[in-house]
Amino acid sequence: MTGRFISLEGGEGVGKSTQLRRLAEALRGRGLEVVETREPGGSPGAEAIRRLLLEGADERWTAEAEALLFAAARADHVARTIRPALARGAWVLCDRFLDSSLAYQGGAGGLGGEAIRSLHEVGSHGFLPDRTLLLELSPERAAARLAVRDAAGSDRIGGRGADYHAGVAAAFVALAEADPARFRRIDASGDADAVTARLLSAIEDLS
Ligand SMILES: Nc1ncnc2c1ncn2[C@@H]1O[C@H](COP(=O)(O)OP(=O)(O)OP(=O)(O)O)[C@@H](O)[C@H]1O
Ligand SMILES: Cc1cn([C@H]2C[C@H](O)[C@@H](COP(=O)(O)O)O2)c(=O)[nH]c1=O
Repeated sequence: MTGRFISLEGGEGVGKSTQLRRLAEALRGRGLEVVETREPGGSPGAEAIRRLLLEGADERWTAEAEALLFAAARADHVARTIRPALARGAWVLCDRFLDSSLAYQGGAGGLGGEAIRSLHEVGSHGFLPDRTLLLELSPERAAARLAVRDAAGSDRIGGRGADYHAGVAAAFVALAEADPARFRRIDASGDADAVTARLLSAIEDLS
């Protein structure tokens, strides 16, 4: 039996990590083996690449080098963590996946979707989630949440300007509209219980 692969996507501070933990707990309560993972990262090699990507000055990498590093990290993560877990029947919940590269590097970063999908084809043979949950929250509400969490500052990519992050949000919406079979758009406002209930209902058909 193969498991299910679910990605959580969205801009900074919309609640992905919080909801991933809650979703995992709910699914474990149903007797499923659940693997919680994230990108960039999720395998020892990909976690090392995460540090290269998220630490240092914004201009540390060219746009092209940045996209290649994300694709390399993803290739290792898919081969060493995600595929083996799915093969033994686990459900894999991933905090960000390919759609983040499409929205950040392809959309806001200007490289375009075709280039990002080509890198994903080479690195991960085009592997895609069974379901992608796009958490949507107004920039004002996300900023209010981040002001509490990131008082000490944000990472190399999170710290980019409002125009860049508006471009990311617009690209996510376009991706979801282009692939309604895989995506579900989730209202991420309100208390955490309410958001978890929306997420559970958006994966009900996968059980
Ligand atoms: N429903 C909610 N209501 C209020 N605060 C929330 C809610 N969900 C999460 N938070 C808080 O908002 C902050 C951001 O949440 P979280 O870290 O889960 O977001 P994220 O989407 O994973 O962010 P990033 O992409 O920047 O890592 C955290 O401090 C978290 O505790
Ligand atoms: C996978 C992926 C991530 N990013 C960006 C998005 C965030 O700014 C950081 C990751 O930080 P988080 O707190 O773990 O969400 O990296 C990206 O630009 N492209 C990607 O493919």
